Amino acid sequence: MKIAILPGDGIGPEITAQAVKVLNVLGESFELESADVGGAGYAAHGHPLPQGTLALAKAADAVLFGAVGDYKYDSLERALRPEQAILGLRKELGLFANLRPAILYPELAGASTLKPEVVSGLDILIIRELTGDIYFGKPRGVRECPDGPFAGQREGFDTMRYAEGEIRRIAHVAFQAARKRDRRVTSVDKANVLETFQFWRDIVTDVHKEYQDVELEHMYVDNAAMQLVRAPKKFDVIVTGNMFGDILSDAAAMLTGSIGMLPSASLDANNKGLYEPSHGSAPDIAGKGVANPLATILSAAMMLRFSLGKAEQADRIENAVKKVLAQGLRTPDIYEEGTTKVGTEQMGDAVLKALG
Ligand SMILES: NC(=O)C1=CN([C@@H]2O[C@H](COP(=O)(O)OP(=O)(O)OC[C@H]3O[C@@H](n4cnc5c(N)ncnc54)[C@H](O)[C@@H]3O)[C@@H](O)[C@H]2O)C=CC1
Ligand SMILES: CC(C)CC(=O)C(=O)O
Ligand SMILES: [Mg+2]
Repeated sequence: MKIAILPGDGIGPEITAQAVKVLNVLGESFELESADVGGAGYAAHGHPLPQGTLALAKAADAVLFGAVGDYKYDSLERALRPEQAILGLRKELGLFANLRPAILYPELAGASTLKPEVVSGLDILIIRELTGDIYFGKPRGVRECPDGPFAGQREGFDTMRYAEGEIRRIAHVAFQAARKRDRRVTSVDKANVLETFQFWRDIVTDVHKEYQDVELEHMYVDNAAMQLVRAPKKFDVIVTGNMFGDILSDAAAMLTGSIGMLPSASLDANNKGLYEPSHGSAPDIAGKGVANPLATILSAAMMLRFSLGKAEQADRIENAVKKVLAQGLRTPDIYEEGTTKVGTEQMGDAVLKALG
């Protein structure tokens, strides 16, 4: 089985290296092949998603992705900016379903910024639609404002849109995921203001007719943001659009102690997938050896489970992560007094040792 390794920028190479170490000692005959992506792709090949990288990702059985983005590329034209690499991969590979499980490991209850009683036992699944919405809608750009008090000035604009089929397929993913959990889905939208999301609500309600054993509630996104910090354990599965899911999953990350703990799977219709931490390239800590590699290591576990049919190996990795947390090892983002502060590599090594 072939795994494409795309480390990317900033902390991407540091954290991906730890996950690769883990994959290499599982005793499986995986073929790992790396390629440049993001700013690294632009620097080496003049494009954030070089042809060779895209071809490798398409040919592989699964992709393990680090992160892309570097402020030094922020003034490039948009098509050449590092972030286009991950957006392009999602679109080109048809990865419409982004699963972001937010689980609080008991040892990290004190690392969360929320009170332990609010977050302990947290286990929610955010399902974010990943290839539609305002992130991909056209037209977009900067033009002359046609009317109103600012007519004649420049205006920026994007297009929010969802096709019926796009909503239906992500709703099916959510209801089916809920059947393996607590059978509750919260569909998050902004139907009170946006046509796109009234349509979203109508279609999700219609798909729900096929899943009468699953409870469905609808919630506006502003309320959902509030409920996520007020009473996060009330959620089971949250399904939402691309932009709302992007924002809400970063908020949910803090319930787990750190965004460095939040893995993700981005799946196509056949469970082929790209696996990446939910965070970005963290330029503020890149190269310092302090980034938390656990979200990436846990993403590799999701890859083994969802795309490579190796659920036992996924369990092994997840148990090893639990063990190192129980041993008191913490990267700075999850550090509390009384625990042992370690760097990125030490954390990777500890997981390796704990694999059993
Ligand atoms: N999928 C991707 O490749 C993504 C890329 N980005 C890009 O990443 C760059 C930085 O974006 P930001 O908004 O700063 O978001 P970010 O997620 O990279 O960082 C936000 C904060 O979280 C911290 N952080 C992130 N990951 C961490 C880890 N593993 N361990 C410890 N601390 C961690 C960072 O140090 C920073 O303080 C930008 O260029 C952005 O476009 C952002 C999100 C996702
Ligand atoms: C470059 C962004 C679209 C990536 C992001 O923020 C995410 O996927 O969470
Ligand atoms: Mg994000």
